Amino acid sequence: MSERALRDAIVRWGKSLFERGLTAGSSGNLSARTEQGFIATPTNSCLGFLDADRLSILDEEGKHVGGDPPTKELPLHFAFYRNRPNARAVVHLHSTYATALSCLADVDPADAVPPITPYVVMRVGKVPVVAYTRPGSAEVAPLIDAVAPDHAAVLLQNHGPVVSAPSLESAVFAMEELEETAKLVLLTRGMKVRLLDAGQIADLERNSKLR
Ligand SMILES: O=C(CO)COP(=O)(O)O
Ligand SMILES: [Zn+2]
Repeated sequence: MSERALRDAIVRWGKSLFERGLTAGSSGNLSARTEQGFIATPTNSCLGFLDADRLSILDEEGKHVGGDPPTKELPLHFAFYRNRPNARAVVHLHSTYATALSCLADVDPADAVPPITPYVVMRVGKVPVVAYTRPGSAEVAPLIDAVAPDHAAVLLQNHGPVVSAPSLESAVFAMEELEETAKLVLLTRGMKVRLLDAGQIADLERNSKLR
């Protein structure tokens, strides 16, 4: 995808996510890999009103080389790119249900999203909870380094979800799946829920073409 097309895609997806209430105010940020480096949403920008010509441009080393000052969550985004060679986009939101899950004291920090439907297994996989750090703090980087080689998505404790994927579109789709699953998990909390069993999960993982 050309840099121009990627800029336009970031604006379109940002608007779509914001208008559907998936992140509020100036919360959340998007980034994507380009041939020369990265494009990211500017800090304190509203995802619903991005300007394609003012998006932040970073070189391969993450140095700000154009556009408005970048999201303060670059250490978070770059930790995914560093650990996942196939990652070409990172999406971070404060979506309500995934964030609610990130606040619960009794979720399994190694596996916060139970496999209740096939699509969360296919698109998202196991989601660990990463210990709380201040938004924008570089202290998140070693925590992501510890989990990102094996996980494309995480919940930042008491903060919100982060998803990486091989394209911006697939990162957004995975984020939407994560949010919808978190909603189902919370809707069915306290009920007797039938999870997918190990055989069903292995079958989904084997049939990676479904992804
Ligand atoms: O979600 C956010 C912080 O975690 C938003 O930060 P930015 O406005 O710097 O992108
Ligand atoms: Zn945030």
